[in-house]
Amino acid sequence: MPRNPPRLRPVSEASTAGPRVVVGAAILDGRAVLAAARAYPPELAGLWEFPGGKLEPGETEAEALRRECREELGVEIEVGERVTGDLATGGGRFLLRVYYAAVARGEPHAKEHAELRWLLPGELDSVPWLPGNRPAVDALREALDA
Ligand SMILES: Nc1nc2c([nH]c(=O)n2[C@H]2C[C@H](O)[C@@H](COP(=O)(O)OP(=O)(O)OP(=O)(O)O)O2)c(=O)[nH]1
Repeated sequence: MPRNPPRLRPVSEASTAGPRVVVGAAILDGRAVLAAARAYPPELAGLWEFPGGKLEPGETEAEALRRECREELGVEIEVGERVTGDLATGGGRFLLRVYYAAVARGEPHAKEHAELRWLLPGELDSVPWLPGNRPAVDALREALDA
């Protein structure tokens, strides 16, 4: 052991951590997908997304999705396959991972969103999605139209 081991310097989170993983649930009921309008922050309010949020430390992606859907919608969900690969969003701050899901118990209510809507494949473009969601929305439409 050196007598004066180099001290580990605190480094700011921004310089070490890569983009944070955000998970989104594309909840299907038949061919309809549940879309949710954000209520906050002001710059995202009125834009539509998949229910979900940031992964917490130690949580799996499925656990995060189940927790977020409990908090945001008041439902228990089952999580399926990924809809698309990683999507960069939030100006590179986030990696969005969207999973197919289904309600296992309960009825979705907008506990934190401004509004919820079930959209059929042909209605997916009827709402303004968060810009980073575009590839996932396109992939969903293709899969549901097939
Ligand atoms: N939940 C969700 N967030 C998305 C989607 N698309 C997208 O670009 N985002 C962005 C918006 C936010 O900047 C970020 C996720 O933040 P969030 O506010 O939903 O996360 P959270 O529930 O953990 O929120 P908080 O506790 O940090 O407030 O990812 C999406 O489809 N669903």
